Amino acid sequence: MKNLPVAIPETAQGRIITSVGGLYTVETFSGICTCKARGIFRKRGITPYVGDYVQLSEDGVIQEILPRKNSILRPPVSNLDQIFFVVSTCHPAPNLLLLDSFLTVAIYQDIQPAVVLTKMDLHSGEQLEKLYTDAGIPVYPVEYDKPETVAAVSELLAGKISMMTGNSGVGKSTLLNAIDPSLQIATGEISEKLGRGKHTTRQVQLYPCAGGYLADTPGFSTFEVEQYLQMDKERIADCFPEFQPYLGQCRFSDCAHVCEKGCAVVEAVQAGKISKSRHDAYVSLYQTAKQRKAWES
Ligand SMILES: Nc1nc2c(ncn2[C@@H]2O[C@H](COP(=O)(O)OP(=O)(O)OP(=O)(O)O)[C@@H](O)[C@H]2O)c(=O)[nH]1
Ligand SMILES: [Zn+2]
Repeated sequence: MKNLPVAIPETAQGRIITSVGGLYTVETFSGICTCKARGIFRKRGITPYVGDYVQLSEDGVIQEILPRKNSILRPPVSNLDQIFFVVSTCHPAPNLLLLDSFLTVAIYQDIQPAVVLTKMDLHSGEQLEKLYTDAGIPVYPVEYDKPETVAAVSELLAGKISMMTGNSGVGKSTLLNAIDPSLQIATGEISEKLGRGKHTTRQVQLYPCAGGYLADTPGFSTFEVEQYLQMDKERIADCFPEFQPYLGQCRFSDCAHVCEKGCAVVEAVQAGKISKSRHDAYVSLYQTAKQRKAWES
């Protein structure tokens, strides 16, 4: 990336778009500049994230990190608007429990999730599409012989910071190349191309794509663990959009919606109004959060 020698006004604010080895590329209204963070940040254990809005001093030092809308740990990115979970109908087969966990983490973090279905030509995606549409999660089936299905995803990127994640081989590179051919990501090699090769000092970056920015793209496994282990068990049900009509309708006001008598959510599962696999995922996340709390205290 080219660094323009720009004079930064004293009150300049900008957004970090690249981070490597303690150096940050910040996009401001007057251009792009390379910045360091104040020494005090390190002492206080504060790490600026890619995606952060920051206040710069005249000599291009990051003085302050403006409040974050959200942040994820791996990759360290903040202020994400949306996450696309790319799921292939087959090869590899979807892991719904994992997908549900990630969807929940995203909503918990106030990041709009969407499911992108690939390999629709090899296996029907109808059931998956219905499952998640019914759950209140936007679903975008991509079929390469129907360019409008690629355009539907591409249009969502404009003006937003997005992340695209999914297991190895689901077709992330293929989709990104279809959205923006100039990316020229070799299929099967997205990891290297997007800066997560074998280097020890990892570069995290926002890539311009379709009028927005795309954050570094990890596989599912890196988006995992620490995120959902931190969830407060009482707030998990709020992250299942399809539970919302039933919350507050249970017999007991402290209902955990796991297996209690008079639970409106469990009744909706039994009546086929909420999918069993989604509720199973909820129970699993709830139990994990509960065990963590018991272990901590
Ligand atoms: N039939 C079919 N094959 C697809 C589709 N999308 C991707 N593929 C193929 O699936 C393989 C993996 O696709 P990639 O785009 O490299 O997958 P990826 O998610 O980027 O994989 P990683 O880089 O390992 O994370 C490639 O051989 C693609 O050609 C699709 O919609 N239909
Ligand atoms: Zn309940």
